[in-house]
Amino acid sequence: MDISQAPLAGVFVIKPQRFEDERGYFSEVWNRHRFEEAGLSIDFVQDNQSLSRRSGTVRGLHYQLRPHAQDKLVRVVHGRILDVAVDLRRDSPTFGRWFAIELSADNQLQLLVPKGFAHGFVTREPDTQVAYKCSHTYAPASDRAIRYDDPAIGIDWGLGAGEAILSPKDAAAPLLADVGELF
Ligand SMILES: Cc1cn([C@H]2C[C@H](O)[C@@H](COP(=O)(O)OP(=O)(O)O[C@H]3O[C@H](C)C(=O)[C@H](O)[C@H]3O)O2)c(=O)[nH]c1=O
Repeated sequence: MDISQAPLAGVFVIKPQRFEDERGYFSEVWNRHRFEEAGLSIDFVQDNQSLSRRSGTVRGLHYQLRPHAQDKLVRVVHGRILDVAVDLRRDSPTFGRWFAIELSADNQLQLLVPKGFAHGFVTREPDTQVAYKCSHTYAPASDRAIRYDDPAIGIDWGLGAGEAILSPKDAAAPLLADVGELF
């Protein structure tokens, strides 16, 4: 399992080892000891999985307020996404900066999105299933969203105007400048 720092401090890209044979493959998709060897001691307490039937589905940008903030370890079980992390730590030198990477069932890559970051993705294939571990359980009263297409953040989702398939919550999300509670 290879764990490497992304350009945004605190964000990591993980590539598990895949053992192929005539039956198919075996892969450890998470290993606490390997994470601890890389200096990442995270106590994951909840596993999530979502299915997005159409390509161009955007889920995000989401985060939970402290003390319910979540580290997330994201991977794609089927299909392909552009996965995005946005630094929401007001005291961070990279506040408002984003990092995006394509995760797919084929490339096996994973993204570690730490507390203090918003997370979102856009699907690049139909029937894309995303699985991710969270270091805090769901806290609906602390669940927050920011507009995925906020020009002040400027994420390149690879979508034309109006192409994104959004939940009503995400369609109504505020701009970063209008959000009071961050980290
Ligand atoms: C997140 C969550 C949701 N739910 C319920 C609440 C709603 O009734 C339903 C759908 O929730 P939502 O529309 O917020 O799901 P997504 O739009 O996929 O949200 C996720 O998308 C982005 C990519 C994230 O990083 C977050 O983990 C999460 O916010 O599941 C739960 O019961 N537990 C949970 O942990």
